[in-house]
Amino acid sequence: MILEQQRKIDPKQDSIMVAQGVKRTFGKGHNAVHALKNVNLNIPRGCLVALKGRSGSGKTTLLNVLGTLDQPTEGNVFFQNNNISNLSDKERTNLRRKDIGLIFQSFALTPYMTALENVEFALRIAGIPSKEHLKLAEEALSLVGLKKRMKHRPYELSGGEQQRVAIARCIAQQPALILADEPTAELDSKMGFQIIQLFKKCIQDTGMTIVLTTHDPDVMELVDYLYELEDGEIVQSNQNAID
Ligand SMILES: Nc1ncnc2c1ncn2[C@@H]1O[C@H](COP(=O)(O)OP(=O)(O)OP(=O)(O)O)[C@@H](O)[C@H]1O
Repeated sequence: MILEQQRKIDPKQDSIMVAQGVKRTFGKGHNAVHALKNVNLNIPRGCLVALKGRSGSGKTTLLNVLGTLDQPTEGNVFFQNNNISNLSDKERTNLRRKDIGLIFQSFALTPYMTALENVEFALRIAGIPSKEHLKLAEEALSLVGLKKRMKHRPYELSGGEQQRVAIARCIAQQPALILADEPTAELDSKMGFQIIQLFKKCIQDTGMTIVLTTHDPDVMELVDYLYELEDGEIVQSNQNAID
């Protein structure tokens, strides 16, 4: 067991992402909510990393900050050794289009597009050459077990199937880093296990890094690193490969 807060974090070591002294406060004065109090985090490149913690501990807030959907009140986030805490809106959008993939439960699919078109559209936005769209989209949808449902629109799919389209949409682009908020929450345990295995395969094949939040002890067993958030701080980190 390694206590992350005792470790000196060097943004130059082979970490794809480093958070240093990250705070995020919502509101002011008496109504202020200190969602992140002092987060120091080191995401090793090419690993599957899980964030766990009770409801309200700050997991989604942290993913939002790491994924540049939100900015820290204080502190810095480095992605591939570049400080991304104070980028312009345009720079943040570009980063999310190409380098950091997000799988968030609230990220709705485009309702009038089929599963296949949703994935192809994301590839177009990411600037991937159009001749590759169909093949990449079909491959990604097959990988998440939706080969037979590619021509269906979101409203014709279950919550878990929609979640898998969102996962396919993200992995098809092969970003360097994927941040996923409870990607297995809508899935039964068998499908959840398959998605984690799929994430591991993507990591093995492409060297990408995946950070997810979870409440599922089975998922925690399968990841390379596990961080625990409590009341806006990382209280524990655990490297499964070593322990
Ligand atoms: N926009 C906001 N304005 C005010 N408070 C917020 C806002 N977003 C989050 N919070 C608060 O910040 C704290 C952390 O919330 P967060 O959603 O990050 O927790 P979580 O660990 O992801 O919880 P869950 O497991 O229930 O999704 C909570 O107390 C929450 O109420």
